[in-house]
Amino acid sequence: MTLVAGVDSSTQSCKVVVREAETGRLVREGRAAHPDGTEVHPDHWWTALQAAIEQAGGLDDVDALSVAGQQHGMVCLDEDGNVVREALLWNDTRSAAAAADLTAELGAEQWAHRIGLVPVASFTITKLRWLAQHEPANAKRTAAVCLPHDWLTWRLRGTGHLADLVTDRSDASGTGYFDSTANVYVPDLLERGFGRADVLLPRVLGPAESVEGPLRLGAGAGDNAAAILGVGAGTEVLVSLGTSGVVTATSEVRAADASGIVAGFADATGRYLPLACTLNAARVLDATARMLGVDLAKLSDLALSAKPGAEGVVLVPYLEGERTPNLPDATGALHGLTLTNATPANIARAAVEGMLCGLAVGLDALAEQGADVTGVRLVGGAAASPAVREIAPTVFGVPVTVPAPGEYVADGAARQAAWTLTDGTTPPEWAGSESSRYAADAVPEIRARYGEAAQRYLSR
Ligand SMILES: Nc1ncnc2c1ncn2[C@@H]1O[C@H](COP(=O)(O)OP(=O)(O)O)[C@@H](O)[C@H]1O
Ligand SMILES: O=C(CO)[C@@H](O)[C@H](O)COP(=O)(O)O
Repeated sequence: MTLVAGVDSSTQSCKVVVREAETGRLVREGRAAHPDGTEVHPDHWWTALQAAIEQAGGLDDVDALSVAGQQHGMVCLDEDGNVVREALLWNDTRSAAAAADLTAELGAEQWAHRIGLVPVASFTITKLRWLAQHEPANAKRTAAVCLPHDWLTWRLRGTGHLADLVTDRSDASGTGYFDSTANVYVPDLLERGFGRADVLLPRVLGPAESVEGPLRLGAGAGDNAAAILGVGAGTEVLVSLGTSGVVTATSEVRAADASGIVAGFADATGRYLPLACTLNAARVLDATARMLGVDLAKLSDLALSAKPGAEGVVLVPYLEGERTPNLPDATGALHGLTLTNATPANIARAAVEGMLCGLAVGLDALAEQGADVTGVRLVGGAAASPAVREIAPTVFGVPVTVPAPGEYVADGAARQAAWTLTDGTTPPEWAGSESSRYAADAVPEIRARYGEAAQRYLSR
């Protein structure tokens, strides 16, 4: 029996799955937590990876491994391979002014046309501009720039040579200096962002390419590209409710949305991954549960005990600022409270509805880009919530399918690792998991009231 491993080094934790290469059967798994915060030393990811591997029974009998990870995080290395400073993560908004400047310099149309992205604080290029402006000594020491999944693959490889850094097209496409139609870095954009283009960037491997280390290492992927591979969604729309809220689907064409709502990323198979992302998803529910003094199961019960629309209570959930819409300094707000509707049940329901309404905007934008939004698949930590599953169709207006609980990002990485062991042009076919289907009539008033409340914020 040949075994492969997949890693999901995500915002909140590291998960490892070990699967049978031919069938995809789950053999064992492990996980470990990451520290909180939007600026994290990569050593913490390494420690968590080691703990998760150990919990998953080690890698001695594993033939190939791929790492998927949170996208966009800026990892700077000096010429000896030392980390220059803590990595700035995708949800760190300090580079918002740099993003606005970069967008103004070229114009949103030009950015969308050239690389499919309009800069927001999440993207690596804006973090590099911030570093050059605010920490020039660190910028000067930087000899190589890579992403979280690249760095972990490099550490696993263990040579310590910067020239051995590798990445994949899906994660490179989220940097802001990679053209996923020509599959090349764009030095003039890197220079525009960082003030210099003489930093080493990871070599971009093809979807089934690998490098040798203590075991065969696949190219890896951004977590969203890996999730699509893991869940086997094909062109069906995927909604992921982790730390980030994501709406995405595989496409044959790269998106070029000058409004910036849909980012024109690449996928992990040679195609494209139009994607809308919010900064506020599962942790909106975590925060609401804390505020109400209940656990997540009780929060779900409370939400389901309230009527659709929460009797007029609306949560605009910009608790971490927001990326879609681009409001990095925003905060959250509860609207519509009265003496009669101010109940824990309505607040719980407003939290679920508000989080989902933020993503419904992304669904509309993806439909405008040509995606077939006749149903969605729901994954990520908050997809475990019964309230989320049942309320989602009322907000999205389409049926929702929830695959059995699992680590789909790590599974996608494992499937890529299995692919590196074949000479196939497509990843190996693995049996899909059982799914539950949730259907309900759309309740348009939920989105209408949310739209009014969000608009009140925007017009302030
Ligand atoms: N039953 C549940 N109801 C609501 N949220 C949940 C539930 N189980 C887990 N979560 C949330 O999911 C999040 C973790 O999801 P995950 O997809 O692993 O995130 P990430 O990939 O960003 O690290 C946490 O915020 C956690 O509280
Ligand atoms: O920034 C994006 C996508 O553009 C996020 O989706 C990150 O990739 C983090 O993912 P999670 O840790 O929330 O899964």
